[in-house]
Amino acid sequence: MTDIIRTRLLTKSFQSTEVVSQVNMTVKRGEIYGFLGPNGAGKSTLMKMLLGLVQPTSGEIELFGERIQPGSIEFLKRIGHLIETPVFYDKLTAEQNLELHGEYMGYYDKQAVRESLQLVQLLGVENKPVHQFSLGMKQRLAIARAISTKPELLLLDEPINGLDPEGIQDMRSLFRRLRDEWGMTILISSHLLSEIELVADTVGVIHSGRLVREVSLETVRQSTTDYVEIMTSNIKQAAFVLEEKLGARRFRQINSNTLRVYGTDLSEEALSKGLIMNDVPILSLNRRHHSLEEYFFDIVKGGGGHVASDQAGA
Ligand SMILES: Nc1ncnc2c1ncn2[C@@H]1O[C@H](COP(=O)(O)OP(=O)(O)OP(=O)(O)O)[C@@H](O)[C@H]1O
Repeated sequence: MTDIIRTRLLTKSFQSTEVVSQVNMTVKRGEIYGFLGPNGAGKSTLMKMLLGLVQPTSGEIELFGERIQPGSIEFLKRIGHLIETPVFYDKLTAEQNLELHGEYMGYYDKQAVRESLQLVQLLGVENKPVHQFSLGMKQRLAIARAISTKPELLLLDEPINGLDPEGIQDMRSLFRRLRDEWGMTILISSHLLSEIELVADTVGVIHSGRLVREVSLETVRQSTTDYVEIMTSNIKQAAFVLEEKLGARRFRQINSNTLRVYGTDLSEEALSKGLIMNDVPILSLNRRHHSLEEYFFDIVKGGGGHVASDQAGA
């Protein structure tokens, strides 16, 4: 598979503070890449560098297999984007806004405009002036504008902001359709894992300007295994019994009274029976799943960072 985006040691400093540090990012053709990181991690700055809106301090950017030189703009025609709050001509209709954008981009196709409006479910209100649109409708219109020139690459900075739960679901299926039916490559940034995990093929985690992990979600799913968590007032005895009597080879002490046992074939019943019979007092014993959230949290924990989890599950 060809790489659509490759950065090499990409770095940006503002007033001698590095906000993007030596990033080597690879986005493959036809994938949805989730760019995950807390507020201020450097996501927008990196995306702006890809678009030539911010000049890198050092490092290289390759788009569509070609190295981007300062001042080159030809590649912009192949990219649709939604970065920062979208701005429209408020007195013009939704359709007119998209048509103007097409003319500006040198891609005028009325059919593509209508198709884009339909994909974001704004067909029906296309003749309304944009000042009558709600925040969520403007967000949809911004996405329609970004795809109306049928770009090969779509850059979306926190695209789900301002949408209600139904709107979020619609956008997820839209992103999948754009990938599967239009062959688009999509880079979506978010500070919420829950927004990314349902659509992304690959996740890049950025923390304090550094890309700390780039991994396919399939690989993560395979490595996030079940475990049994045991709370006991005699952890030493529990560890001894697990290893010597019950044959558990992989376990980890979490704190002074909690152990996690990984990759065991023993059922909860068999474990608790074996421990009790060997004089281990059990406070609780439960099978748990090592979630994606824990996996990503563990990655950034070392740097003291935090990838937010969306408790509401939007
Ligand atoms: N033009 C600028 N001048 C100075 N500092 C800047 C500038 N643009 C961004 N920064 C700083 O760079 C850091 C990274 O900001 P950036 O907007 O890229 O982060 P982000 O991951 O997109 O976060 P958010 O989701 O909050 O936008 C922040 O500390 C920000 O204050």
